[in-house]
Amino acid sequence: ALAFLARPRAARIPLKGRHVLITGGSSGIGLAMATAAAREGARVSILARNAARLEEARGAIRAATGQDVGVHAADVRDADAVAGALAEAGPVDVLVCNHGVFVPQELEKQEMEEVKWMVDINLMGTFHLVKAALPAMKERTKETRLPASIAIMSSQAGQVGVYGYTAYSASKFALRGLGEALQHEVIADNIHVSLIFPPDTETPGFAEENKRRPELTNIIAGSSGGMKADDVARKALDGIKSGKFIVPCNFEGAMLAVATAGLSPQSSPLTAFLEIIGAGIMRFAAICFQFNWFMTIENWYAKNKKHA
Ligand SMILES: NC(=O)C1=CN([C@@H]2O[C@H](COP(=O)(O)OP(=O)(O)OC[C@H]3O[C@@H](n4cnc5c(N)ncnc54)[C@H](OP(=O)(O)O)[C@@H]3O)[C@@H](O)[C@H]2O)C=CC1
Ligand SMILES: CCCCCCCCCCCCCCCC(=O)[C@@H](N)CO
Repeated sequence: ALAFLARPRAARIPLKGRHVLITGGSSGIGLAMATAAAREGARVSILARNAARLEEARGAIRAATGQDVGVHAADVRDADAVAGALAEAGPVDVLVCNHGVFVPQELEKQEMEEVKWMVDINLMGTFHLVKAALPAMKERTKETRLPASIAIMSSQAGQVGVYGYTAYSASKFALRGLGEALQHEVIADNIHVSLIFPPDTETPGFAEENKRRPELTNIIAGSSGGMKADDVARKALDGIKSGKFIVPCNFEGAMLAVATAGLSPQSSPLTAFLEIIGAGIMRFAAICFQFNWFMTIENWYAKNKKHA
């Protein structure tokens, strides 16, 4: 029955010879995805703000793969700049909205300016990209008759709220709403949406984040095992190629995907089956995890009051 019901229908989205545009492609997960996609024979374009870092990334990708990538300097907060960069890059087959910023802090202490900055880049930036890329993408799927993809980089903090991440989690949860609604709107054009949910990943951005991370954020995020950027990139690209809507990256991520399946699209009958069977068990696991987190928070506050 699930083989009949699962929607949208499973798709194979090839990368070889196709145009893959990756935002935040000059660093961390984006750079790892750009390198892996170039190695698979895709025509790769990367977009970020800093032109010098883009050139550096282009050199690193050329050294690793022998392939040249297109570079586009733009701030995703600037809709006109994004539209200009996409016009320059040409029609896209696989759009990877991976750019992102993250500064963890308790909301009470965090400046509203910093909250808005995260929402503007992580959420509004993705709107600008999709709006700019979609018309040419649709034309292109008509021409090539091949399925296309819009991939969005969320985070496990976009599946569960985490201490210190009010702004960041909000921006990443929001991408799921965008993605679910967008999938309805673009399926008629054979475009598949993928949401990627990595755990803590070793990247330059993560090294910066760690300088300011509250201890409780560290402890709770540590419930999910850390990963290397190359391994996240591999999971992300495999998920995109098989047209998966939800793309978990590690074992805890697979559990989170079942626990938070909700009403998301599911093209795999097997995964749908696991979600149905796992729902009750994973809800129980989730309650155990929350018990643990709340105990940790309680103890931490008790201890720190004593020292105050
Ligand atoms: N590392 C981690 O632990 C995890 C990361 N993620 C997500 O993965 C994505 C990549 O993270 P990671 O590789 O660690 O990040 P990095 O900080 O290493 O790289 C971020 C990239 O995004 C670009 N970028 C940032 N702001 C803008 C902007 N306004 N306009 C255009 N480009 C921008 C940066 O270039 P420039 O500054 O030059 O613009 C850079 O290329 C993010 O969305 C992040 O939220 C999810 C889970 C865990
Ligand atoms: C039901 C079963 C539950 C399974 C375990 C749940 C574990 C949840 C851990 C949440 C980790 C959040 C990391 C965010 C990383 C990130 O995005 C930042 N590094 C910024 O980039």
